[in-house]
Amino acid sequence: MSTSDGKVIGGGLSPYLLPFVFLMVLQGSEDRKPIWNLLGCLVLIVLASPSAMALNHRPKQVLQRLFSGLPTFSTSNDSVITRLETNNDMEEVLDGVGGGAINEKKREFNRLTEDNNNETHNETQQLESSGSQYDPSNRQAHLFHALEGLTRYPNYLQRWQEEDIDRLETTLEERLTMVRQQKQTLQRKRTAIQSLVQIVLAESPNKERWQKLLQPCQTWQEVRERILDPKAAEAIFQSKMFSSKYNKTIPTVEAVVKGDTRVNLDAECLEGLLDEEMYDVFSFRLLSLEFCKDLRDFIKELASASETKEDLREFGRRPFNLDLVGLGWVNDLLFHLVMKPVARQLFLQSEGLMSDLDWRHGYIAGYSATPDGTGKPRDRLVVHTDDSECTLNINIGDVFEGGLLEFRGLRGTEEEGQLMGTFEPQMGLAVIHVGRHFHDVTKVTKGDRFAFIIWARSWGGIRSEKCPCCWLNRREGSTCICGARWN
Ligand SMILES: O=C(O)CCC(=O)C(=O)O
Ligand SMILES: [Fe+2]
Repeated sequence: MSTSDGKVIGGGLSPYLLPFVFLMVLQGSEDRKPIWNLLGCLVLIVLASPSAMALNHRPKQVLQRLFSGLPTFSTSNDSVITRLETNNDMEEVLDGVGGGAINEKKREFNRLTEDNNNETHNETQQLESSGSQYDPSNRQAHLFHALEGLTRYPNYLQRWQEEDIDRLETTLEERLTMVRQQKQTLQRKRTAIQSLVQIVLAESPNKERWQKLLQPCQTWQEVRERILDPKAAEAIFQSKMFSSKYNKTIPTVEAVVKGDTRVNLDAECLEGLLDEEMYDVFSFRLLSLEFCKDLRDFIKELASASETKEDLREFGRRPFNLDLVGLGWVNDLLFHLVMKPVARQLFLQSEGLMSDLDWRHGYIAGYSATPDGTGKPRDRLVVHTDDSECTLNINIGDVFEGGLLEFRGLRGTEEEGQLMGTFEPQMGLAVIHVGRHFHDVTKVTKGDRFAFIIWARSWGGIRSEKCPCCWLNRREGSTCICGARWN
């Protein structure tokens, strides 16, 4: 038995009772003098006191240690009763456990309140005063929890403490401010970049070349001649979908670029095109050398033009978002015509994409042995996974040494982090890999290196099923709430 503050009552009283029981027995024997009886009692009281004190004031840890030597028993009433019946000697001790071991939370609380040690006392105060540790601003899981709850239950917040609702509200407001600020900055940049492109188009000695580059292809003939490597063109246009022998209504370029028509490429045709470089990394010839050079030179010119504009200097030092410079149509063409059908063949099952890729982000990343800030801001890229389900990486030159692509296993697998192979980029050659395949670019030791990258996601598929907190490369330890696999 125990009081609400954890003092053991049953265990403490019985040692005091013992002398009186003894006294009563002695009273019963008539050949003793009452004075001796009394003296005997006093001696027994003195002897029994220390053990009574010890039981009464013994900290609960000691009791706990005592019990740790006993066979464990579950909290079900049956097993407690069995123990009480089979071990009468332990009755008082078991009584002591009743309030603690069976209710672990209470035991912990009692231990803290009993202890006069300052440190523990502070801890107790903290425990009592801090209350809920709901922290949506720092814990993504807490924020997602609320977002999920709000859409699931009509009166979800009814069960919440007021201060937790305030924390949630503040965090959502902070995030909304971030969205608005980034949207505003992006809009400002977009307008500035558009005017930069106009200036380059008006003043550059290469203006006709750039005007042509920005003009979307109208026909498949143009796509074949302007954009594609002959090997890629062969695989695409020999597929039944693009062959008039099998298909009477070949889709227009516009319909494909807009995503109005789903492209299917024949497995036999892709087999002739694709090489498996290493586990889950495939290479294939994709872009014509001419198109690679156009893309690269255009970006280089924009980068150096941006250096003269204060608000655009940062633009020239980061990967170039092709949507912002008027080349979104190239992203769309490669995404719908190549990336989706190839990814469907290669990764649909292994990655559980379930449905097609439906989102893309295309950019040019520049590197140099002598980084200069104009489109070539670095000489290497650290090990990372991409913000994508699937990545298409096409080297677009220049002449360089070093700058190898290393692959280091898929996030969430046993091979994670292990070097699986090295790929040597070549102009016009593409690699396609899943976004969660760890990779890096080794140091460029000579010349400049440019890569045209498209990241693609499946919002309609896997991303509608899985937690998004794992987008982060630098997530805290391995604390993601949905496991290590998702990037
Ligand atoms: O430059 C490359 O080849 C790789 C770039 C890359 O991995 C990235 O931008 O995520
Ligand atoms: Fe990457």
